[in-house]
Amino acid sequence: MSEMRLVVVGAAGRMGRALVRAVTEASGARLSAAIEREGSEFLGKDAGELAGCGELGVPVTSDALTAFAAADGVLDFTAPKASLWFAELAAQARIVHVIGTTGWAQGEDEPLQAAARHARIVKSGNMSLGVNLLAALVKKAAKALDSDFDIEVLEMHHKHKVDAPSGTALMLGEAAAKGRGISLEDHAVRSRDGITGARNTGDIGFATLRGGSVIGEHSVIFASDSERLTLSHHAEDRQLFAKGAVKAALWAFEKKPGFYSMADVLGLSD
Ligand SMILES: NC(=O)C1=CN([C@@H]2O[C@H](COP(=O)(O)OP(=O)(O)OC[C@H]3O[C@@H](n4cnc5c(N)ncnc54)[C@H](OP(=O)(O)O)[C@@H]3O)[C@@H](O)[C@H]2O)C=CC1
Ligand SMILES: O=C(O)C1=N[C@H](C(=O)O)C[C@H](O)C1
Repeated sequence: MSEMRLVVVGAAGRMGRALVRAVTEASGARLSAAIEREGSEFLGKDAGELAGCGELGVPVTSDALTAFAAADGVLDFTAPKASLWFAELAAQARIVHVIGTTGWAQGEDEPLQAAARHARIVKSGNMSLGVNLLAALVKKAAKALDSDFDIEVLEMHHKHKVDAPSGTALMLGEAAAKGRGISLEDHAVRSRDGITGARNTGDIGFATLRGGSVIGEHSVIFASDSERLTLSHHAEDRQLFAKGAVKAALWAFEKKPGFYSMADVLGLSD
């Protein structure tokens, strides 16, 4: 099979630059285009120079339509509205769309299901092996430990992050809810402030910290009156997520149109 031609959208962002590096380092893939929005100060700049991996001869453009028509896949870590638009274009072009974007409002990502009739979509709040394994362990622990164990999810990220709780925290909360056989939507407590009243049995609480350059820290705490179990993941390098995204794209290249998760890519789905 020929090399997979990949477009990076949001190519000048923190993850966009990491993705450009990951594509250039991967075997079986090459960077075919780099996209930023109309009016971006980065248009015309070389994507490799921006990413710190030397000139690649791929200038940043805003013409996603043309880029997708000449590609096999797109790597997208941008913002929800942008990802919905890119999913429509990926469906038209019948290519792979790897979505790492987080910060989705309830139901906002539903149109992706329609796009997945034509595109091969892989979407995950976290593209690392460690976090996806952690989610499987959290589900198991939530099932094994009864409602005497209160579940709290704690996360910390860098000061530039715009969404909370993180996509990963919500994914871990979802895994815990599945383990308990309850709906996260009905039991999530996403923040606390003031006279909140005592904790309800069965709540799944979230706490968010922001500061400095922290790449991504997540802990799920199971707390009873007599013991406490904590399952944690610490991301040491943003490149981890970018490599996972390229792996997902190469995996989906062989698949039929559909909606997939990183757990599918990693063989962790039940
Ligand atoms: N799933 C995972 O494993 C991971 C997910 N993420 C998620 O990825 C997303 C991006 O994070 P990060 O890189 O730190 O954020 P950045 O703000 O650094 O990058 C986002 C980039 O997307 C661009 N962008 C936004 N809208 C458009 C558009 N319509 N067309 C083209 N480009 C657009 C932004 O441009 P502009 O500045 O002009 O808006 C920016 O360059 C977040 O949702 C984050 O949570 C991050 C790490 C891992
Ligand atoms: O914005 C980030 O940086 C990250 N976002 C993802 C999330 O919201 O969980 C994944 C990772 O933790 C880094």
